[in-house]
Formats: sequence, structure tokens, C-alpha cells
Amino acid sequence: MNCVGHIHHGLWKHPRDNSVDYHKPAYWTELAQLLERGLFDAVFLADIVGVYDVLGGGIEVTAREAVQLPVNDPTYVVPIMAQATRHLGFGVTANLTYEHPYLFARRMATLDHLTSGRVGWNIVTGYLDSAARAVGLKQQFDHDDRYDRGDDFLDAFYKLLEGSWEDGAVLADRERGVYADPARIHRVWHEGPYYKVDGVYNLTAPSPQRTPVLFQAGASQRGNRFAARHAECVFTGAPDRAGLARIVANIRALAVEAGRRADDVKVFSSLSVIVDRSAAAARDKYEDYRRYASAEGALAHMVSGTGVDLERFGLDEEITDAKLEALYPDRLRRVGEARAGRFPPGTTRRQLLAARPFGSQQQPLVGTPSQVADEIARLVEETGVDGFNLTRTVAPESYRDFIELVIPELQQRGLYKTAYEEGTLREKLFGAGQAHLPARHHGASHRSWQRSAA
Ligand SMILES: Cc1cc2nc3c(=O)[nH]c(=O)nc-3n(C[C@H](O)[C@H](O)[C@H](O)COP(=O)(O)O)c2cc1C
Repeated sequence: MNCVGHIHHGLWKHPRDNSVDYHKPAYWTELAQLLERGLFDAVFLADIVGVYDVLGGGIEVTAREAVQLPVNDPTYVVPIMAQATRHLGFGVTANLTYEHPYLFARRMATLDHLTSGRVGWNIVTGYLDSAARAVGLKQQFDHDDRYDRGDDFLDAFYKLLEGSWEDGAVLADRERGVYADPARIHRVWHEGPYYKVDGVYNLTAPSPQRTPVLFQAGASQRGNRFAARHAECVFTGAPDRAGLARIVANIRALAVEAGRRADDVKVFSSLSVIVDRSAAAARDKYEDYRRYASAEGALAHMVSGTGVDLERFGLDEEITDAKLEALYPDRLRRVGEARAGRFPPGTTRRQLLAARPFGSQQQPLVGTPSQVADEIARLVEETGVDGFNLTRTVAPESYRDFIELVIPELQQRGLYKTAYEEGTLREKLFGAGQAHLPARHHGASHRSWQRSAA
């Protein structure tokens, strides 16, 4: 993420952590080259619009612990990293609620051109009222409405990127003096419940992938249905293997219901790893990092997505549904069941803090290279997950440790590639010749020029 504190809050204070340099180009080029050395498929850039201002009704903890504030725009670091690498992909998060498909399609296509087809879009719909207020709304749209808007947004987006310019519309023919053939560039009309595009031509010529690889990260059932229709990659997380297996199975079943194949959607689980050559050294490293972690930062992060100001509860006061209902009567409709369910019966503020010893609800996997590889292999086997999204702890040390210690171990076991394939990000993830959305993806149905040419 293009900011200081991302998931494991407080670790920016560690003397070897360099995330305070997030605004310098060298931070990004060095990171990209390191990840490419580790043969990572992509660097995933989370993002947030709005600030975490719910805990205590302000940004006291957020600012002190740099909880995703300040945050720079994630798109601009992509060309910088692309310039310094050849294969690494880029998963860029953008909240569609505050974009318009016409301009956003141009931004994504531009990135796809500049990276030779290495771009993905992590589609999010947001969860912060502060973002809505920042653009003049009273509060966010309701949870399911946000996904309904997303469906409509994507239809317009596909029409622009898939349906406007035919393959071969760009001739760049100096002799005939024809750059692009106007007969092969089509107007786009879209009149949906939320977005309207009135007979315009898309601004950009087809980029290598046309539509960027579509990622999605949502935890509700409405979010999973949205993923089943649009996403090619889903980013998720669960506290244990059984929970992860349920999420993976649910997404695959919903994809099939939506007319796709179960393996058309790849599922990546978040994972943080602290590894060293011996178990004792790994444990010491964990303890060293942990001294800097901020459970309060983690709480400021978490509660903002639920809209619940926990400082309205005593440290040991039970947070019951009845109290939440009295304080926030429209909570479920506003935040969805995934976030509303974050206060199971018996929860207190003290417990929530204690459950975040490493500045996040996510606990790292701590061990030797072979212990970490064993657990990764078990996760894949028992849950059906396709891969992992490695969360930084102390950066870039945690990436370097993983690359130098765990990846060789995974390679020895035949569980990790030893070289990149050629091609776009979509081809690297789904195979040669698959630069574009497959024909059975909903977005491909908007290539109307293909139907009329057939
Ligand atoms: C693993 C994971 C990662 C996410 N990353 C982001 C992010 O970077 N930026 C963002 O605005 N929302 C992010 N979200 C939020 C969702 O994309 C979604 O908009 C929000 O959670 C509400 O939908 P839901 O109720 O379906 O989860 C993430 C969610 C999950 C589960």
C-alpha cells in the first residue's frame, strides 16, 4: 500500500523498517526488483479512500500510528515499478464508488499500455463514511447498493474497453495517412440504473489485456456474488484452515452458478510470515517485531469499517447486539453482515485489543523455512486456495526473508515456479494465449463488434 502503516500497525517504528520512505521512487523500484527476484506474480497495492476516524470520533490513534494515513495514490507508482522490471504484475486497488467508468477506463488502459499488459484492478466498493462525506454525501450508500452500483459500473467499463475499438482498428499507416480506421471504432451507449454513457467513443486504443485482470476482495455473500460474476482473482483471509476452505468452496460454487468454471476464479489468501534459520531465531524475531506493534492502531482500523466507536464502551463492558442495535440501528444494512459480525457475543474492548498482539487480527506464521513451507503446503491441500498475498511486517526485511529462505524450500518441493512465463499478467496467471477476458466471462459479451464481424 502506498502509505506507512498497512495491516500490521505500529511496525513502522522498528529501526529496520523503511515504510516511512513510501513517497520516494527508490522505495518502489527497489521493492519491485526484490519481488521480481522472488518470482512474485504481482505486487498488490491496497488502497483506501477516506480516513479511519470512528474510534474516539477522531484520528488520534490513526495519525499517531499512521494507520493508512497519510496515503498516496496507488496508480502512480505502477509505471515507476514497471520501468524497473519486466515480469512483475501490479494489482491496483480502486474504489469504484468514487470513480466514473469513462475516465477510470482510460486510467486503467493507460496503465495497461505502460506496463505492457501487467495490470490488475482490485475492485472495491468502500467501507468508510468519511470517504462519502469527503465528496459531499451525507454517508455511504448502503452495503448492497454499493455492489449494485458496482455491477452497473462494470457493464459500462466493459463496453468501453471491450466494445469500442475493434482489434486492428489502429493502422498507423503512414503511406495511406490513416492512423485509425473510423469504421472500426464504435460508439458506446450505456444506460443503467446508476451510470450513463451516451454514445461516446472510448478514449484509449486497445491495450494488451483490454480489461485489466479483475481482482476482488469482499467478505459478504453479496460481495462473493459480485466476485463470482466479475472477479478472476479473489483476495481473502480467514483465521483458520476450515474457514478458508469454506470461503474457497463458496466462491467456486457461486462462479459455477454464474455460468463460469470453478477454476476461472483464483483465490489468494493473505499470509504474513516471520521466518529464520532456526525456530528459536524466528521466535526471537517475532518477539523483537512485536515490541513495536500497536493493538490500538489495529482497533482504529477495524472499527472504522464497522462504524462502531468502541470508546462508547468501557474496557470490560460486553458489546452486545442489543447495545449495538440501540446505538447504531441501521448498522447491518449499512455495513453488511461480514463487518456487522465482528463483535461475537461476549466481546469486550479489552479482548479485541488482546486479540491483536501483532497490530492486526492477522497472526503471522512463525518458523523455519521448512516449517513455513509445510504449513503453506497444508493450506493449499486442505483449503483448495490457489496462492497467497504476502503481507509485509517489517519491510522490506520480511519480503527478503521469504524470498531467500522460504521460496528455495518451496521450489525444492516443486511448489513454486523457477522462472516466469512470458506474456501479460492474465497469461501468467491463466496460461499462454489468454491475454483477454475468456469468452465465458460476462465482460466478453460486450465485444459486440466481434459478433457483427462473425
Ligand atoms: C482481504 C480483503 C482486502 C481488502 N482490501 C481493501 C482495500 O485495499 N481497499 C478497500 O477500500 N477495501 C478493501 N477491502 C474491502 C472490500 O473490498 C469491500 O469493499 C468491503 O469489505 C465491503 O464489502 P464486504 O462486506 O463484501 O466485505 C478488502 C476486503 C477484504 C476481505
